[in-house]
Amino acid sequence: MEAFQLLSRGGARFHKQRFKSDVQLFTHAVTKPEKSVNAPVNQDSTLPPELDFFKYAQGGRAKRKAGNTDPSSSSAPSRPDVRSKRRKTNHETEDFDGNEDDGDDAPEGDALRERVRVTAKGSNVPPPIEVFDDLLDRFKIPHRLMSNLMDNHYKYPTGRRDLAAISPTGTGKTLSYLFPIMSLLGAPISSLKGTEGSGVRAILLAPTRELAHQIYNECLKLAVRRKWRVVLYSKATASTLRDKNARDKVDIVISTPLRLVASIQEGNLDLNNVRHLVLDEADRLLDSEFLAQVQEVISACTHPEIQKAVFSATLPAGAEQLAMGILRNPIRIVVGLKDTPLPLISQTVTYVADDASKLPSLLTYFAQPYNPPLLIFTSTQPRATSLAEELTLNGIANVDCLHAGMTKKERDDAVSRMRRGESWVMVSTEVMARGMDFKGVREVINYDFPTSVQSYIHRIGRTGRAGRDGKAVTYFTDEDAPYLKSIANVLLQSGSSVPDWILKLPKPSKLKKKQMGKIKRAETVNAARKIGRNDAIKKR
Ligand SMILES: Nc1ncnc2c1ncn2[C@@H]1O[C@H](COP(=O)(O)OP(=O)(O)OP(=O)(O)O)[C@@H](O)[C@H]1O
Repeated sequence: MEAFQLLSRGGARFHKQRFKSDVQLFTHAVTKPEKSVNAPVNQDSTLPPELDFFKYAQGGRAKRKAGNTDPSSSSAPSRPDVRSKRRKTNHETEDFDGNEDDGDDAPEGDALRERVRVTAKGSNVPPPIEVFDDLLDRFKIPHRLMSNLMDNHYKYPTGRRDLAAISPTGTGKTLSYLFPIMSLLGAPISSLKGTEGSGVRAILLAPTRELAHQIYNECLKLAVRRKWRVVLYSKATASTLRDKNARDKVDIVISTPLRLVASIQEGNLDLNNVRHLVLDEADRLLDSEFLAQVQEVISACTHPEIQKAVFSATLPAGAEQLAMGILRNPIRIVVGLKDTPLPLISQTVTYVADDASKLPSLLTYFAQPYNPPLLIFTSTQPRATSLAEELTLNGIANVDCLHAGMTKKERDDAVSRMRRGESWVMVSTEVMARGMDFKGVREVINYDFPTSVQSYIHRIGRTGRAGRDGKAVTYFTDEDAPYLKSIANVLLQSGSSVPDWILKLPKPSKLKKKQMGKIKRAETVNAARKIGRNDAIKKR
């Protein structure tokens, strides 16, 4: 999973004379490793085919420089290549002779980035790495953290600069910030005896509770074997952390913005020791609904060495401008093409005339063999509930529903059922569109047309994750037709075919695009249904 590796390398090129002491540190790290890691370090440098996200994109539309048209050049590196890279790395570190590094690595780094379709911008962008061995050579990664990574079968790796990372859905952005943060924190605060100040050292922000919970679970996987104190911020944990003694033992807080802001305003949480701040799903967190809260969190993080990073699969120009205002001298990394889904997801659009015709179309679909689990997106909470009821009443098995109007317990239960594989069909709203990682989702159906191009990209990105294939179907009615062209462009960019007549449609104006999410739809998906709701609920 080279994308992770490319997001991983922090720090700038060294001026070896000026930073002699640092150079010695690195030399030491190479010649005398801290401790050997229990778990096997990745010996097999070949990228597994299922994690080669762009394997289907070899003939795609990504811009490629002349002279690199051989499709095989986008395949995984062969072992001899990696060996020579490793030798070079060792040679470089052995060669700390006081000469200024003239950037020998740059052409090789450029070639690697080009091969895996990553673009990086910013001053002194460090060269990418290919294998975990390189990571061990360059940084003192705590051996327990490395073992935890291996235990979770993360074979391929994912430093310190502000970062804007844009990488398609399902490519492992979570690990690409968790791992470096935990590595840089080094050890739980409880074992650092005051050397790292007191108070929370990392804040990870996500737009939904479900996503915050998922990030928390990922973080716990890396936290085993050490007494890391990772807190999923909630009413209950906020109350516990009113006590400063309890607060000072916390390493990492994962939260939605509002919950955190409430505690900051009450004076029950100080963030002046925060060294790492991540905005996951940054464009969502920087939109008008969250912006003021996020800004309040950022201004509470007053540590001079704070490292900030924004991550998302989409970063429209407005959000990117806001992000760049927040970040200091950032590196900007784009994996693949910005705002473009992975070619692993095969996308189609289906004409359904009007709203009333959608349900019969969906039931026809369910009359054929289908591949559960699948996710269906509707535009509103009542429509999600109503569609789940209709499907149940029509005999579809294991239908579930999740939206923000449900209680916390109901939502948690629905996510758990989905994770356990008990839900075959999950009907949901935008709340599930971003970040949620249910590995096995084979298909996404946009029952209601997405509210924006970004919403489309995130919704369909619930399938085709971690290198798996996926399928996305989008229903459109006459009312949705003016917005079809925007979605068609995304299909085209990511290699799905689009009928000619759609391509000939006029481009919607900016004003029209804004209206995309505002189409009024009936509260229920079957106006004829007056009875039977309770039966449906009972059946579920
Ligand atoms: N190095 C790795 N090797 C194998 N699997 C990985 C690796 N890193 C992450 N994954 C898996 O890939 C899946 C997707 O990861 P993640 O949820 O972080 O994607 P994402 O890029 O944040 O997607 P989204 O944009 O939808 O939030 C997860 O199931 C995760 O466990």
